[in-house]
Amino acid sequence: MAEWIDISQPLNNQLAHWPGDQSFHYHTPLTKDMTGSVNIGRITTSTHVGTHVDAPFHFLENGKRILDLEIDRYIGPCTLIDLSAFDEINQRALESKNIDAAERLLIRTSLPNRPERFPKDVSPITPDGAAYMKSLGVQLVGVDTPSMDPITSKELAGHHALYQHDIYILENVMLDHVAEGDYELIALPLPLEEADGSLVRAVIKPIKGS
Ligand SMILES: N[C@@H](CC(=O)c1ccccc1NC=O)C(=O)O
Ligand SMILES: [Zn+2]
Ligand SMILES: [Zn+2]
Repeated sequence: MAEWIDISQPLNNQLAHWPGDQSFHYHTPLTKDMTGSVNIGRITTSTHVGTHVDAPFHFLENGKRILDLEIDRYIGPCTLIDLSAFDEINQRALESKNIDAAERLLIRTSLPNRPERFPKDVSPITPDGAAYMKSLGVQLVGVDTPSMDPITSKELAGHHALYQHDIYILENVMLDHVAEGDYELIALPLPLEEADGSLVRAVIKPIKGS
């Protein structure tokens, strides 16, 4: 029987974070010695560390928050493709894979899985790439980088184009040891009512026959 494969970045105190942003930090301020019964951990974190989803409020003042988003988008069939030969996720790169249709798309880029390293460059999603995804029926896209746009971008053309085509955003998945093909995906955000993003646990399972 197929096993679920974890494609999440482990959350530890070495995890990379956006320059200037809050890092992920876990510690145990209350120990069993202190309480007499239990250890109690505490986490401090940005919403954009590790494997996470973006809500529209991340880049739009009146955009939806995490708890407003459709939960169904984060569970279901997905297609994993390797676009590591391209430096942009554009229509031409996507067309090279001859996909007929996909509800969810996971994209491996040329960036190696190094959760403790914040990259200088990523392969951005272009507006024509987002439009082409829409024509394939894509409702969620996941990438193995911390952003859909160049790291220094303020316009966030990729994020906005995905939003205009109603495609949900998943970032920092780890895809180095998984093959191209069809999978089932689960990547549920936490029920953060006001948040612009959420850490997720992302797992995939091969679909039989693919
Ligand atoms: N848009 C990025 C995150 C991002 O831009 C960011 C995250 C934390 C701190 C600063 C950020 N961007 C610009 O200053 C993302 O794709 O999630
Ligand atoms: Zn993000
Ligand atoms: Zn983002």
